[in-house]
Amino acid sequence: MSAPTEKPPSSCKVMLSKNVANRLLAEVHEGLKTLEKPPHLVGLLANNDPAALTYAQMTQKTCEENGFKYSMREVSRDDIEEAILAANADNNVDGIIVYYPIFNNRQDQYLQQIVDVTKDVEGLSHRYIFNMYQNVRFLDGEAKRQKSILPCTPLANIKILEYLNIYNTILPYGNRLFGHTICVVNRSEVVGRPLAALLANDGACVYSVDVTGVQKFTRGEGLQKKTHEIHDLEGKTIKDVAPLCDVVITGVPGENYKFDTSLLRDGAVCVNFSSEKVCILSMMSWNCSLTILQNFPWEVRDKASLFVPSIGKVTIVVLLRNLLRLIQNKRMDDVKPAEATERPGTLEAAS
Ligand SMILES: NC(=O)C1=CN([C@@H]2O[C@H](COP(=O)(O)OP(=O)(O)OC[C@H]3O[C@@H](n4cnc5c(N)ncnc54)[C@H](O)[C@@H]3O)[C@@H](O)[C@H]2O)C=CC1
Ligand SMILES: Nc1nc(=O)c2c([nH]1)NC[C@@H]1CN(c3ccc(C(=O)N[C@@H](CCC(=O)O)C(=O)O)cc3)C=[N+]21
Repeated sequence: MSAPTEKPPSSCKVMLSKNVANRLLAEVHEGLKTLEKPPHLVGLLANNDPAALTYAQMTQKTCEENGFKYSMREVSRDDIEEAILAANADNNVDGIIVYYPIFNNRQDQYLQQIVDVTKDVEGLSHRYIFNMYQNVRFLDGEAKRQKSILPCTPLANIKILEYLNIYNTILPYGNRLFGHTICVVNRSEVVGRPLAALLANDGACVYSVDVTGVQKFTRGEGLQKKTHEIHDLEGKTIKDVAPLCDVVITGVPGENYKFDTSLLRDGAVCVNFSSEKVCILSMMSWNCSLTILQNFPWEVRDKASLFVPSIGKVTIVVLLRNLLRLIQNKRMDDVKPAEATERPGTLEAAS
């Protein structure tokens, strides 16, 4: 009589984002020590999106637990423009986050551009977006003291890959993903496209997949280009590119999408940033239990080496880190004129 065949234990390590969040928080606490007063973040909520409210409440909680001041201002769509201008002008406000979508059309882009660039914690201002796509990392040129601001969710994905040692620290800064092939399933303007660009700028070969098709983002053979180039891969689908990738990152909204794990390379690293809360009714009691679903089915554990099921906690800490960076950048701007007057001649040279 043969013993019942038992499935061998999974070799996949599931990594929860709180580990990465805690490491980044330690860095944030160091930065806080150098400030005289708690940084003040204002969250402007002008939609009825439950996801935005949850995100705002989670941000508020993280702020309050970590020595930041957070004010949620709920306004109507008609008043959002004035609310942004008021926060821009208020010296007691260090950072502003506006929750989108509000109008879900070009008016949202207009609103993104009127947030004061020195208070833009999400990096949505034209100058920051330009720097990101052009692979310009600093605001002050060769001085390299003032880092440009990167969008929070794309940067959170990068911080996860750094934590997982996908970034090779033996290589120089800026080339540390050289040799990796990464699939990003989502090409929205707020997350997927900036993420593909950032990963390619760091040296990866990136396949960006969305409902319309596949694009390849790279700095060319041997990383010869300074910034990434994009090529449309006509006729290709996720089935052609996913098996080539050692990292797969997904962010498809909705509860119905599931990544086909038969496409995964054995031992790939999988990260999901889509977050969908679903109410599941229990047939017996009609009680509602909340379940958080994501893009990978349970079987991902049979093939992946590492799996990160959600990244929300990291996104919020990255937001706080961006806020500190804005304050540091402003401080350096404020001391510049004084330094210049101490050394006669530099003022003319600089202007
Ligand atoms: N955890 C976090 O920090 C954050 C999470 N999110 C979550 O990420 C998800 C995506 O958000 P957005 O990018 O703003 O959404 P979006 O709706 O703007 O973009 C969705 C993207 O997925 C692509 N897509 C949809 N179905 C697909 C399919 N079957 N195959 C391949 N691609 C497909 C679309 O073409 C599009 O590029 C949402 O679930 C959102 O809640 C968003 C922001 C922050
Ligand atoms: N200007 C702007 N920037 C945003 O980044 C933005 C926005 N507007 N509008 C709303 C969406 C939604 N969003 C989420 C972020 C984190 C989680 C999140 O933390 N989710 C948890 C799971 C859910 C939970 O535990 O409650 C996780 O990933 O661990 C969810 C949703 C950001 N958004």
